[in-house]
Amino acid sequence: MYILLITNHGTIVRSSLGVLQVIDRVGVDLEVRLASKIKGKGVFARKAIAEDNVIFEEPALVGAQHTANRADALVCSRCFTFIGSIGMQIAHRLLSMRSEGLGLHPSFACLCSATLSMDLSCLWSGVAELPHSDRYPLPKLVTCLGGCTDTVYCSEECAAANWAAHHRLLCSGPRSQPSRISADAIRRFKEHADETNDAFHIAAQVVAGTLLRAEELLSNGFAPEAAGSSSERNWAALQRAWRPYAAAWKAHWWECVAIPDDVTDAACFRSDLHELAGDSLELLKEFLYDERFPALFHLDVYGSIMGIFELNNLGIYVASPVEDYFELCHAEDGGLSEEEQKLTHLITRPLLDSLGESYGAGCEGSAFYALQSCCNHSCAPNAHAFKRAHIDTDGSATILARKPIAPGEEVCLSYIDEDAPYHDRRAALADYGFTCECDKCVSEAAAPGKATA
Ligand SMILES: C[S@@+](CC[C@H](N)C(=O)[O-])C[C@H]1O[C@@H](n2cnc3c(N)ncnc32)[C@H](O)[C@@H]1O
Repeated sequence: MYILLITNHGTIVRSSLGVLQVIDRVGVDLEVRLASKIKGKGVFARKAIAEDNVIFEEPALVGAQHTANRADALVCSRCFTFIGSIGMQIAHRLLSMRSEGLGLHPSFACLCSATLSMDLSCLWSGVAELPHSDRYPLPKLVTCLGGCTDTVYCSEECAAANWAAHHRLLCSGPRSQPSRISADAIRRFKEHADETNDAFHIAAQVVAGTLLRAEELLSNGFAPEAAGSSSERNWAALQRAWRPYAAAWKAHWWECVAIPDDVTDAACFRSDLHELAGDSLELLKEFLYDERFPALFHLDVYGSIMGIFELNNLGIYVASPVEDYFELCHAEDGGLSEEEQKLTHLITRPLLDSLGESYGAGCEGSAFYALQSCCNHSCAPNAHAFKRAHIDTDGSATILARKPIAPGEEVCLSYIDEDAPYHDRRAALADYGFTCECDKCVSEAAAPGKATA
């Protein structure tokens, strides 16, 4: 097994621990341990799990909604639950369209003049309530403790947890930063991430979170025996704070990104990514650099954090309640009587026309899940990430058994279309940087007729 160690000087070394070793027990049902020398660690069942049962559910350790998706879905910045009300969600989307210069459908303008109260600000604030929207209650919007408008929450608890985990170092709000200079520096970092690669937002959460945990350890008197001087104590605290990510390291981002088909000069492409990560890190250091922990701000470490997302991340998807709402109002078997539907359509049809085809767009983003990222791939997986309708309404990962799993069996997901022919699967997994060693691939490779299928 390889783990990431950051040396005192900020360089990365790989430590090969070639022993079978239980790394972690996850509750009573699962453990994370070495699967094989080639695959590295994996997740194993410790007791039988029946088909369709939940194997585990876990919230994201760090994560962010995609920049382009923010206009579509107003969600909690910590758990990605839709917030506010159906009216607020629709107004948010239409206001974003308006700010992008997209006109609203003419029927919406007619509706506004016919029912004076139905303008976007009334929809947003709840002064105008949409018919039957009370069937889809959403948690009230809670604002950021630092007063920024970049993050919103579904509860005081989520606001406080995000604040404590990393946001208090990344917030540009008036109540959070000691000076305008650092608030402006935060905004510059965020704009750069929005324009280039929104995974930089998540990388910043990892750096800020690690820094805060290291700081907390030091202020609680963390002092390992071997650490005599203050710089040794800082170093030990940083290593401890880095633990959640220590086993996830695979490669630098610029080395592991799959080369797009239209790129002819791979070396130049990789060097551009290296430079881009360097620019992002310089912007981050402007407001976050802490001289007690220089290794945390080394480009190799920043590149390895981005590499974690490239190879381990799971896309966040949360279905939109707005889709359900329009389904109720407009589907033939939506549940409303004919008369109710007629009256409802007077209001909802113009909204639907203005929203356009993607009226029910879900929340999309990227996240890092500590346990899910330990699950290996199999082309005959016994588990899958699955969102149960109306049950899984936030950005947590839910992993279900696709077949009965025996005690001691490894829990494997498929990263690709596992039904594709052997060579297509091989090519798809090359983008993930490995050659599959699952039983199905091993047996198909050994049967030449099949492998050429
Ligand atoms: C999301 S991580 C899974 C955890 C990983 N085994 C570890 O030790 O951190 C994905 C990586 O695990 C390895 N891996 C996963 N499934 C594999 C498979 N079927 N065959 C070979 N290697 C695999 C590859 O190195 C891949 O990049």
